[in-house]
Amino acid sequence: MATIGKPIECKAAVAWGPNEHLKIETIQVAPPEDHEVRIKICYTAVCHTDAYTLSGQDPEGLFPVVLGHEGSGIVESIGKGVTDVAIGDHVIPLYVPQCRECKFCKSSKTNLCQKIRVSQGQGVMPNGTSRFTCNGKKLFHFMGCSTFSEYTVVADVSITKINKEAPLNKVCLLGCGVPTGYGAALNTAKVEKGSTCAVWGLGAVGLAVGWGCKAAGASKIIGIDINAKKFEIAKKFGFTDFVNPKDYEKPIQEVLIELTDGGLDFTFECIGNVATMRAALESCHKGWGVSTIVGVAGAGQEISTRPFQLVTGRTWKGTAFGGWKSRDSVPKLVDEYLTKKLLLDEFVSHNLSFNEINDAFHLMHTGESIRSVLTISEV
Ligand SMILES: NC(=O)c1ccc[n+]([C@@H]2O[C@H](COP(=O)([O-])OP(=O)(O)OC[C@H]3O[C@@H](n4cnc5c(N)ncnc54)[C@H](O)[C@@H]3O)[C@@H](O)[C@H]2O)c1
Ligand SMILES: N[C@@H](CCC(=O)N[C@@H](CSCO)C(=O)NCC(=O)O)C(=O)O
Ligand SMILES: [Zn+2]
Ligand SMILES: [Zn+2]
Repeated sequence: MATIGKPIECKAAVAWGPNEHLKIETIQVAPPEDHEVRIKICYTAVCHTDAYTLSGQDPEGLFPVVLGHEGSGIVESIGKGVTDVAIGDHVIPLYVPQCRECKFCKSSKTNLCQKIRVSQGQGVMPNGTSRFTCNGKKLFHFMGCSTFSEYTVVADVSITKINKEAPLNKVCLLGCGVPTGYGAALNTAKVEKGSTCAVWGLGAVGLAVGWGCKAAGASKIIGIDINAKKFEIAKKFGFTDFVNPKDYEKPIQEVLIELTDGGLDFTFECIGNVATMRAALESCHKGWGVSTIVGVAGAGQEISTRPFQLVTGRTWKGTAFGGWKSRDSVPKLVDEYLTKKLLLDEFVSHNLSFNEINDAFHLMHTGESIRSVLTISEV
């Protein structure tokens, strides 16, 4: 291929500063170095975490940056030492890598590979440099993925090859929101058959939690949102009951404890709001209720509750990427989608062009979208 070993000039949506609209720019993407892979991105969705970092609330947020971490694409070229993917493979970039060598990868207790976590948080490749420039200025990478670009470069531990039969405009969602919610229920909380569950926030992440609770055989799955338009949509994902906190004067935990004879077996916070994190914990049943934090809270925010809540048997947990060991699990989730065990199409509320990327952020902020999928390059 003519581009191998050479920089590629292409379009990317650049975030020049916090709260600024993304700007479609011509950028240069350097060739992959050792243990790196250059990908032609075909589709990307927008996750709330992209908006969170763009808002300036992310303590690790750096600018100028190429955001995006829910994408799919095709390998354009590989650096020395790359063995697991080849040119032409269909792939999903992974913001939680899996090196299979570090202490975290070797433990069955976590999916949080730490091999490249420091450089990833610094917005650079593992060797400390960026592959992106725009008019001679360095751009930062984001979450090891940077999918808001026609081409990106990722570490070889941050990518997985998937079945070529899978539609890339749907399986891009397996880069973040859907596995996160589905795994929060199945891997982190380990929802039990017949249990009662409640989910705060019915965006893609919360809806995927509902699907995971249903898969685990929960008997009641309550969806909680201040946007009542989400309730009808949520029925498709297994939710059985709905509560809008705006309809009540008293604290929502009191409402839920009354509705569920003492509280829920499992609760999930999928908003990123420390007040709802507290409500979710305090809505758990005394003695055994488990609350899982999925939402990402802004810089400086802290959670609180009376320690008595934990003394009396409630457990507070958290999850990143739903606890999935990424390279092992994402190809299996693709197969679950292809065999119709896992929903993906139902999460796609809008299909937009790359030029409409700022509209995708607007649709998320106004609560009109579940996931907007942007076409970056035709397959
Ligand atoms: N832990 C992880 O690995 C992980 C992965 C993906 C996303 N996230 C985080 O999960 C959260 C959800 O992401 P998303 O993409 O689904 O977001 P989203 O914006 O699509 O959905 C959020 C939902 O929360 C609702 N909401 C907002 N404030 C509320 C309140 N006070 N009470 C009840 N409902 C409220 C909104 O109406 C909306 O339906 C974000 O914080 C995101 O950063 C975490
Ligand atoms: N950078 C932030 C934290 C952001 C955060 O918590 N990210 C989640 C994924 S959100 C995906 O949409 C995550 O995986 N965290 C684990 C990790 O980043 O290692 C901060 O500094 O507070
Ligand atoms: Zn995300
Ligand atoms: Zn590792």
